Amino acid sequence: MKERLLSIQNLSIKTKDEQLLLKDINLELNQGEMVALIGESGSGKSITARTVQGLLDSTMVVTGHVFYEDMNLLSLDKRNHHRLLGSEIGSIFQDYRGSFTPFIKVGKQMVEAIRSHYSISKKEAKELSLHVLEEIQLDSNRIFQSYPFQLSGGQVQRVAIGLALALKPKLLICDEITTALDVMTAEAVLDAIEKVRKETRCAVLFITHDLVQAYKRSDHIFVMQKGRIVEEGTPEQIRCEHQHPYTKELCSCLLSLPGERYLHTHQGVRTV
Ligand SMILES: Nc1ncnc2c1ncn2[C@@H]1O[C@H](COP(=O)(O)OP(=O)(O)OP(=O)(O)O)[C@@H](O)[C@H]1O
Repeated sequence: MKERLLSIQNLSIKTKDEQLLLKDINLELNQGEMVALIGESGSGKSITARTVQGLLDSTMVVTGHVFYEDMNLLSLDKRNHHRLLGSEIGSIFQDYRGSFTPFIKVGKQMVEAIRSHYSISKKEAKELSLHVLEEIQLDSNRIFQSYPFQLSGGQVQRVAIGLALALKPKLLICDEITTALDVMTAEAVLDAIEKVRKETRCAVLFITHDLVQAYKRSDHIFVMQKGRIVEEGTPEQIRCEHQHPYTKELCSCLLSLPGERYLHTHQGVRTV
């Protein structure tokens, strides 16, 4: 039976001067599922994620419900909400700057972060850190011993991803995590997330501009435009049976996958 982990119901958000940012968002995510949120820039993907993370600007007017397990996150105070971050709700952002203190070695910071969530020894935390660094194809020993300023931007981002995975969250929010990575590295990172998802049955909310990745990797896709969800469905439904003009436009940019031919017909789009 599917176990619901996250349920966003009729979520609407306005700024204090009444600008509508989100309107009636409904989205569900079960344990072990990967759900993609795609849509144009400014459509409200990150705001939706930030609501779940408790990172919204406090002046925003929020209505609706956001249940994580049986907790309504919108009625939690900030302190209790932030306590969920890390080992319950993990986050990987596109902007990884500020994830690490520049003049403390990466390994020390990883070990401390892991031990702030789990009561394990330093040796165990180090082994876990090296393991996740290897999973995302970093030279684990070297990276562990390095200071963040000695690493490239992409390496620091991957360490941040490794750390989020090491905390084994039940829900992992990935916001545009591959934008700054080269194609091979992006694939390796997404493979590592996939592996953790299979091992731990964590749910993943995968925010991306990359329709191909959403199509390949997710169980369900939500399409956002101008603060609303305009369409949702399985990757196949979104690709081949879409109804909304915006989804149609998005899909028209989708190149055929290897071994497929991509046809526009009077009934919509078909792969052959
Ligand atoms: N702190 C804020 N105060 C007011 N408006 C905001 C704030 N943060 C975001 N917005 C607005 O909310 C809307 C949705 O922004 P959001 O960051 O969720 O978009 P997005 O879909 O994630 O875009 P992108 O793909 O470019 O990251 C935008 O119009 C944005 O300008």
